[in-house]
Amino acid sequence: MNVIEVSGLTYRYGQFVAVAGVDFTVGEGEIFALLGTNGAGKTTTLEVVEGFRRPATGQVRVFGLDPFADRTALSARTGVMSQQTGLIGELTVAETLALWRGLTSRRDSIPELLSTVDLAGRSDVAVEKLSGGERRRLDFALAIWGQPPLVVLDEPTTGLDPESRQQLWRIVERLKDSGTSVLLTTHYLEEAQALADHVAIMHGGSVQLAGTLSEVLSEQPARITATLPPGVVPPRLYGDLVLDGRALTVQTRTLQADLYELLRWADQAGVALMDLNASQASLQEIFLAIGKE
Ligand SMILES: Nc1ncnc2c1ncn2[C@@H]1O[C@H](COP(=O)(O)OP(=O)(O)OP(=O)(O)O)[C@@H](O)[C@H]1O
Repeated sequence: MNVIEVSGLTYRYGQFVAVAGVDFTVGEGEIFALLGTNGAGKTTTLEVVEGFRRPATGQVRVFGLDPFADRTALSARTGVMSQQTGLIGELTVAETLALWRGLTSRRDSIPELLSTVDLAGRSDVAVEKLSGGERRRLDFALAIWGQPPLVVLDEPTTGLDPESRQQLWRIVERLKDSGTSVLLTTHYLEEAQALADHVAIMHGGSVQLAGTLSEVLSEQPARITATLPPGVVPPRLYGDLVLDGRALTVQTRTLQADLYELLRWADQAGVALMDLNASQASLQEIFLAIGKE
């Protein structure tokens, strides 16, 4: 069953079309990453899904409900982490969570959650005295409070150090393993590549490319690189083979077959291929190609 269904979503700020006909679905227990250039319309899309904005046209359903009309009903089942923190500076971390406990129908243990987000030692510290990364982790704790079946995270790892980012990824993966669906935006493409089952890349208000991670990655050719011994010329087997001095590069959509041919030739010719590397295109290359269009 799909937890989120978005079809033909359009959103305007006055005359400006920020989201122009976006379609996507997020299944149960799936991590879906919405990626895109600055101003692509990701936050606006998330805010429509969260029920804070009413679409100009199109249909959005979350657990089969209209998020704008049924926001109260959905808030019990949806944890949200926005880009801007809505925390009260004077309250301590523990008081913030206690306040939250009174506002939501979901149940959780404050000490356990603080330990999950690595804030156990900071529970008596006022929010205004937390570092930026600690505040983000507190925001994240509120979003996952009581383990809702859907969590929506807008750039959750911006401002976190690499260790905290990886820790947050592990928590997101654990949530997924227990059946929670996660819709997130991120500017860290390696994060999407590590976490997401499905990705959609937005640009100028539209989704330019979407699919499973492997479908999206297969949009760009894979690459084989190696350094050849001096004076060795490879066979002209490949359409996209480039030899720059001793540096060999092959762009290919048939990575396995081309790699096999190259290795077979090297073996038969007794050629040692140095620095041999074969890899799929990265999300970053695909992202940059879309941004240039
Ligand atoms: N309140 C607003 N009023 C007018 N225009 C807005 C408003 N909020 C956003 N926009 C515009 O709508 C477009 C989409 O903004 P949005 O914040 O959804 O993009 P984004 O993909 O989340 O960007 P970023 O990656 O920079 O956070 C941008 O051009 C932005 O300037």
